Amino acid sequence: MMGSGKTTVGKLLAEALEYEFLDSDKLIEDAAGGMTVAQFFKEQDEEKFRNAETEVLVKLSSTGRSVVATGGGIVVRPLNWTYLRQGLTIWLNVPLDALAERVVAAGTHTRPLLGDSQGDAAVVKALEKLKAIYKFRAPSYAKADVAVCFQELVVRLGYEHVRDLSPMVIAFQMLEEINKFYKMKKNGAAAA
Ligand SMILES: Nc1ncnc2c1ncn2[C@@H]1O[C@H](COP(=O)(O)OP(=O)(O)O)[C@@H](O)[C@H]1O
Ligand SMILES: O=C(O)C1=C[C@@H](OP(=O)(O)O)[C@@H](O)[C@H](O)C1
Ligand SMILES: [Mg+2]
Repeated sequence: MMGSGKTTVGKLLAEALEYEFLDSDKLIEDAAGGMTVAQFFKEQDEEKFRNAETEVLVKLSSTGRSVVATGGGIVVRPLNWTYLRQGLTIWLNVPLDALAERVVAAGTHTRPLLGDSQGDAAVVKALEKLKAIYKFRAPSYAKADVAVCFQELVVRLGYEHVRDLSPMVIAFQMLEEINKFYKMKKNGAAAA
């Protein structure tokens, strides 16, 4: 989902892996002459944005040794999964109330699907929109190879709240999950 930390944590993960960091939103903005995602939605429309997103994803899917932060909506188009499957897909499963706080703090104008919620009720408004979006997308996010569930991490690591899970802690957990995934894959292949 938007605000889950893909761009922020992706950079840290790339550093840890000594991989390149690529962000599909940034590549779309560059290809559109520096137009922001919000301007893109306004001046063109979501369908054209999704087409641009697939075009960028096709190119990204053939890069090696890279961490790619995608936009939160990339999971919706079945065609995109053809390209997502070229790599290891990781879902950052963040509780929606934490997402709402983050996107409002970042300014919901940066995420056109949320509209420009401001003022006291901004978090409530953003949460309502995020709930509706998530309800439709949850089955797609569940297709990821690996899920990092923040709620489960809070309990397992003994934190008080999801907001205690810093980007660095999440990057470390992603590394752990990636190692677990490939170990299981290797053992599975050996057993076969
Ligand atoms: N683990 C985290 N803890 C607290 N804030 C975070 C965390 N990860 C990201 N953020 C903040 O949440 C907002 C959205 O992060 P971003 O990386 O842009 O998410 P995405 O690319 O998934 O939309 C940013 O303001 C970022 O600083
Ligand atoms: O969830 C979505 O549909 C979107 C997420 C955004 O990226 P982030 O997930 O990096 O915010 C960006 O691609 C666009 O606003 C659409
Ligand atoms: Mg992002």
